[in-house]
Formats: sequence, structure tokens, C-alpha cells
Amino acid sequence: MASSQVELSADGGRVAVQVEDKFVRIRNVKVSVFAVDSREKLLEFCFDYCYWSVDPADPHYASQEEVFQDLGVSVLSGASEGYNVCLFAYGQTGSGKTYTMMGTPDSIGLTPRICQVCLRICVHVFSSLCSHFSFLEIYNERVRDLLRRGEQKKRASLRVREHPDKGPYVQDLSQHVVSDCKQAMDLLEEGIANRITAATHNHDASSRSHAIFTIQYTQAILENNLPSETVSKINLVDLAGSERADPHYCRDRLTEGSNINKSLVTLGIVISALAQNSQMSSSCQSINSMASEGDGSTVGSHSSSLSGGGGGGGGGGRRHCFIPYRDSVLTWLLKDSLGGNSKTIMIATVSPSANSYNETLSTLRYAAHARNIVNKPRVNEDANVRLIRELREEIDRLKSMLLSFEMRNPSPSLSDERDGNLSDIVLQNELKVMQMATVIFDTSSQSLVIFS
Ligand SMILES: Nc1ncnc2c1ncn2[C@@H]1O[C@H](COP(=O)(O)OP(=O)(O)OP(=O)(O)O)[C@@H](O)[C@H]1O
Repeated sequence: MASSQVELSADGGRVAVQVEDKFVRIRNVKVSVFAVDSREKLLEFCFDYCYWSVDPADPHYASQEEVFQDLGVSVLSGASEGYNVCLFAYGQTGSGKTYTMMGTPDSIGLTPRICQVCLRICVHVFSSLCSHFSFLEIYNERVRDLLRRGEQKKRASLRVREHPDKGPYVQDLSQHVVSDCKQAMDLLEEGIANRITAATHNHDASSRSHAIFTIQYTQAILENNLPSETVSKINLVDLAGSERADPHYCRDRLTEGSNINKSLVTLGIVISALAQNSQMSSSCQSINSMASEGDGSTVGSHSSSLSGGGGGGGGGGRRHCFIPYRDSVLTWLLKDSLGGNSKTIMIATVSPSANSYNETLSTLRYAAHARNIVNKPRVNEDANVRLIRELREEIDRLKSMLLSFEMRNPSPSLSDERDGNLSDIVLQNELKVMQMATVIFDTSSQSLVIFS
């Protein structure tokens, strides 16, 4: 990209963005090379992956396949390990969010590719198990089902509710069982066609809503000789143009402007608060680990209690920020994806043109913030199977304690009482495990498919 300063972008502006390996550089072309002022001419950002996809003839051009191999494959591997995964595209209008997430008929994007592979895995590996798809849009802070048919279609807006364990969800959102690729592609096309779009100053089919496509992916596995189900959720999100967070945009469409604004502005607040909390936790952890390095006897205990502290407490006497997830429908629905039980990837799409300098810089800063967030994903395993595994681990731990106790105290009179207590606990746990294992076999023998 050595010649990028003199290249012109599609909108006639000078190319102001350079991509090299994991770095994106943005040049402020208004600042003269000789100027002596406080404005910076070149700013650099580092991300996990950076792609250049302006001109297919460019040797550095990143194809949809390349993006899928990096990001789509990690979404699928996260889901197959039992994690919730979220991938969302953020950027100004016309910068390529929908192209990246959905693609075009000639160049399909991440969502159809992920669906296809997901279904292939379900069909070949899990024989009769299949995935559930749903597709919604958030428009003017209202949730619309993009896959609702017939009479039900008339019910315009759906309610968001929150389950104490499963988190926020959309009540009455249609779920579609899909068993082959054709069905999946038809559903995707139907949903995309139902999305609200409009012409904007630089994009004649601009998405005015935030779209969330969800795949619920169920796997049956055999763990410690017990059948178990893990259910992972893949959220694929195509946001409306980020300039809608700017109060000066869309003055003529006041209602739409202000509502889309609300979701995107709240998203910005949530991301920066989460990044701040994550940084605070990591600095507390390093202070604690430095402290415990000086006092070798207690290594580990402090740092593990801190990392388990969730979003509220926090150590070191400093308070974690409140995260206003419920201030907008988008952040409420993506609560887990943004700061909880999910492996999340943010794709920031930018225009290479100098005409979009401010918007591009703000998108890159946004993404740099989001990169600091540390989520706490966990495998969504069956609660009973998890309990059995924990009890078995406890039994093993108690048995080894008993053994070492007996070895250290050969005189029976000293250790009798303690031995008796430990043996009782081991026995009780073993009984619990047996009872639970029987219940799981009884209730699940009809519904689970175990792959060989
Ligand atoms: N990397 C790319 N290669 C080829 N065409 C692209 C690429 N990125 C975007 N486009 C094309 O540019 C146009 C705008 O892209 P797209 O619809 O993805 O923008 P967007 O960010 O989703 O915009 P909006 O927020 O307004 O919906 C589309 O015609 C799309 O096909």
C-alpha cells in the first residue's frame, strides 16, 4: 500500500486508510506534512485481524472466504465447544457491514457460510439433531420478527423479557427448525427482504434497523458415561450505520434518528463502561498477583475470587461502573454477548476515503475500546451433569485427603474422628452421584442422540 496517499477511493476522496498485518493507519489529509500543530497526521491502531477489501485486483485483497476462515471458523469452534458466541458488525453507512455479514448472491458473507457449516455439522455428526433459527430487527426501539408469517405478521412489536438464568429474550419470537442448507438460505433471504431499508446520502439501500440472526445449536454428548446436552447460541448482528449515533444526522427523520441514536449511543456507553471495568479488574489482578508473589503461601486464592466477582463488586476498594444494558433494546438483548457469558467478536467496517475521516476514526476508537473488554464465557452444559462432575471431583479430593491423613497419622486413636467425618462425606457424595445419574438416564434416554 505504498502508493495509497495518491489513490482515490470510490467516492472520489483520497485514500486515507492503510492496512498492514494487524495494523490500521489513518492519515488526516487536512494536516499538512509541514504543519506544526497539535493535530496528529497519522494514527495507528492494532487489532486481532485487519483486512483490506477495496479493490479485488489488489494482491492484499481479503475475500469473504478469508474473513470466514479467520472469524467464521472461530465462531463455529466456540459454539461446538458449548459456548455462546456473538459476532457483530459496526461502522458507518455504506462501509460494508451487510456485505460482510450477509454478502451478495455472488459473494456470500459470514452468516450464510456459518449457517451452512453449522447444518453440515448437525447432519453429519449429530444425526437427527438440528438447529433453531430466529431473525429479528430492532427499529425505533421496537422488536420485529423478520420471519413471522401470515396473520401473526401483523403483530408489529414484540416484548423483551429477562429469564433469571437464561438472560434477556424476545417473547413470542418465531423459532424455525432447519435441517438443510436450502431451507436455511430461504429463511435468511426472507428475513433480509423484510428488513427496513432506505436511501441515505451515500448508500441507496441503507439498513435503518439493527438485525440479529440467532442460531441455537444443540449437541448431545456423553460425558463421564452420562448423556448430556449443551446448547449454544450464535448471535450474528448487523447494526445500523454508526453515524446514526450523531445527533446532527437525519434531522429530517427525527423519530428514527433519535431512536436508532438511543441504541447506538447506549452501545457506546456500555462498551466503554465494560472496557473500563475489565481494565480495572486486570489491574487489580496484577496488583494481587504481585502481592501474593511476595507471600508465596497464598498464591492463587485472591486472584480467583476476584475474577469470579461478576460485574458488580470489584476489588482493591475501587467500584466497578454500572452497565446500563437496559437503557436500550439492543444492549439489553445483547447483554450476555457484550459483557457476560459469550465469546464475542466485533467487526469494525470503515471507508478508506479521506471524506469519512471523522467517522472512520471514531469507529476505530470504538473498536479499540471494545477490544479491552474481557468476557466470562462458560460452557453451557447440562446443570445436573455439571453437578455430578463437581461431586466426583470433590470425592476424589476427599479420598486423597483421607489417604494422606492416614499416612501421616498411623496411630488410629488420633485420626479416627476426622477419618470418620471424611468417610461420611465421601459416602454421601457417592450416593448423591448415583441418585442423580439414575435420574438423568431415566429422563433423557428417550430424547438424546449419542454420536458414535
Ligand atoms: N468489500 C466489499 N467488496 C465489494 N463490495 C462491497 C464491499 N463492501 C461493501 N460493498 C458494497 O458497498 C455497498 C454498501 O455496503 P453495505 O450494504 O454492506 O453497507 P452497510 O455498512 O451495511 O451500510 P448501511 O449501514 O447503510 O446498511 C453495497 O452495494 C455492497 O455490496
